Amino acid sequence: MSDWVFERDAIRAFRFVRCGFDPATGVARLVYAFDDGPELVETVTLPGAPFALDDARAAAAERALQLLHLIAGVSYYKAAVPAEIRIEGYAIDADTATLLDAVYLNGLGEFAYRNGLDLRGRIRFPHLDDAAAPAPVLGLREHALVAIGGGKDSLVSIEALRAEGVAQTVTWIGGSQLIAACAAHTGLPTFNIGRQLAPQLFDLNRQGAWNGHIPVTAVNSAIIAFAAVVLGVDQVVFSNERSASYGSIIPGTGEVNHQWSKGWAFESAFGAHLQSHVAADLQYYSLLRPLSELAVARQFAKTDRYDAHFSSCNRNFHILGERPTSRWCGVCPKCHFVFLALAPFVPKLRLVGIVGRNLLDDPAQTAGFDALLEYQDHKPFECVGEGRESRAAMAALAQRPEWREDALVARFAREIAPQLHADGLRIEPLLVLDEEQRIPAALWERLRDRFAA
Ligand SMILES: CC(=O)N[C@H]1[C@@H](OP(=O)(O)OP(=O)(O)OC[C@H]2O[C@@H](n3ccc(=O)[nH]c3=O)[C@H](O)[C@@H]2O)O[C@H](CO)[C@@H](O)[C@@H]1O[C@H](C)C(=O)N[C@@H](C)C(=O)N[C@@H](CCC(=O)O)C(=O)O
Ligand SMILES: Nc1ncnc2c1ncn2[C@@H]1O[C@H](COP(=O)(O)OP(=O)(O)OP(=O)(O)O)[C@@H](O)[C@H]1O
Repeated sequence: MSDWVFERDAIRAFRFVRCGFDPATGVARLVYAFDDGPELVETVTLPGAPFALDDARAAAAERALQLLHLIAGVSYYKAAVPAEIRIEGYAIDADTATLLDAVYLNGLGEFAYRNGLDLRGRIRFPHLDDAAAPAPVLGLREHALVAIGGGKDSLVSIEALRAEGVAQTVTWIGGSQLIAACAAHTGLPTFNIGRQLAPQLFDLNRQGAWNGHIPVTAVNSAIIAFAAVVLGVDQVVFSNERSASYGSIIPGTGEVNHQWSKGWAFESAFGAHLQSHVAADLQYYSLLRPLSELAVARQFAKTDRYDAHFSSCNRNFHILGERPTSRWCGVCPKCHFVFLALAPFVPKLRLVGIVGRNLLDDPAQTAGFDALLEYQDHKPFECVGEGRESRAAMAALAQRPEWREDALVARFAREIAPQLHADGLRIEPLLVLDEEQRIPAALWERLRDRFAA
C-alpha cells in the first residue's frame, strides 16, 4: 500500500475519485481514496459483454453507475468516517445528496452503535443547488431482474412471478456456490454479476479501521439497477418483507435496524430516485413488501422444490474465511428464526430434514430463542422477524401436539406466555397483507389472492 500510512483518526476526507464502465468488457471500476492515500478500486463485472448501448441508454448507464459509485462507497467510508466527503469528476444535486445522507446514516446505524460513534450531523454529501433534469423514459423491455440470495424469500418471489407469467432472469452478485445451485434449480435464465471489493480494505481492517455492518442490500440494489439499464430491462425485483422495516429496540439508544436497506424507507426513496434521476421507466420494488416474515414462511411452505438447496444461514456468505460444512449452522439467529417461522407451516419431519435437527428441542439454544422473543434481551442484529412474530409462532406451536413437548416450546408455554396478553400471540393478524408497497399495480392485483392464502 505504498508508503502511505493509514492513521484512522487523522484522516480528513473520503474521496469519490471516479467511476467508469467499459461496455466492451462489462467491467465497472469504482474508485475511492482517503486524503492523498492510494486508490481503492472496487470492480463490478457484468457477464455477456460486449454491450451495445445507444446514446440515451449510455447516458442512463452513466447516471446509474454514479449512483452505484456513491452507494458502494459506504464500505470504504466506514473505515475512517472522516468529517469531509468529496465527490470528484461529477457533481450531484440536493435530492441525490439527501438520499445518500440517509443511506449512510441509517445504513451505518448498527455500525455506529456497536462502535460507540455518533454519525448524526457528520455525514453531509456535497451538492449543487440546481436540481438535475428529470430522467427520460428509455423504452426499456418488459423483463424482471430478480435478486436471488439463496434463502427462502427470493425463492418465494421467483415462484410467484413464474406463476404470474412474468418474464424474469434470476440475478445474483458474487461467487456463492449455494446461490448458484438455487438459481440453477429454478430452471430460469440466470445472470451472475461479479463484485470484488478493493483488496486494500482488508489491509485497512488489519490496521485498525473502523469496521462493522454496512447496508449491503443498498449496494446490491444499486448494482442490479445499473445492470438493468445496461441490459435494457425495466424491473429490478427484491424480496424484502415488511418485517425488515423494524429494527432492534436498544434501551437508552432507540431503534437500530440491521436490515435498514431492506426496509420500506430505503425501498421507497431508492425506487423513486431511480425513476427521477436514472430512467423514468425503471421500476425497483420488493415483491414481498406486503408480507410479514411469517406470511413469507407460509408461502415458502407451499413447495418443497428447494428444500435440498436453499439456506437462510448467513454464515454461508462470508467473503473471507471458511464456509460452514453444513448449509445450516443451527446456532445463529437466522437459523433459529427461520426454523421457528417455518414450524407453524411446514410439517415437522420436513423441517427437521431441511435444517438437520430440531432446534426447538435443544435447551442449549434457549438464549438465542429468548432474544428472538425479545425476552430479557433485544432482537438480534440479524435478518430476523419482529419479536411479536416469534412470540406468535411459539404460541401456535404450544398448541400443536407434535411440537408442544419440545424443550423450548414447553418452556415458552410455562414461563413466558403467562406474562403476555393472549391477543398479542395470535398469528392471523400478522398474516394480513400490507398495502404499503411499490409493486406494479396490475401485478399486485393478480398476486394479492395468492399471498392472502
Ligand atoms: C456474511 C456476513 O454476514 N458478513 C457480515 C460479517 O462480515 P465478516 O467480516 O464476518 O465477513 P465478510 O462478509 O466476508 O466481510 C469481510 C469484510 O468486508 C466488509 N464488507 C463486506 C461486504 C461489503 O459489501 N462491504 C464491506 O465493507 C465487512 O464489513 C468485513 O469487514 O460482519 C460484518 C460486520 O458486521 C457485516 O457487514 C457482514 O455483512 C455482509 C456485508 C453481508 O453481506 N451480510 C448479509 C448476509 C446481511 O447481513 N444482510 C442483511 C441485509 C442488511 C441490509 O440492510 O442490507 C440481512 O440479511 O439482514
Ligand atoms: N448475493 C446476492 N445477490 C443478489 N441479491 C441478493 C444477494 N444476497 C441477498 N440478496 C437479496 O437481498 C434481499 C435480502 O436478502 P435475504 O437474505 O433476506 O433474502 P433471501 O436470501 O432470499 O432469504 P432469507 O431471508 O431466507 O435468507 C433478497 O431480495 C435477496 O434476493
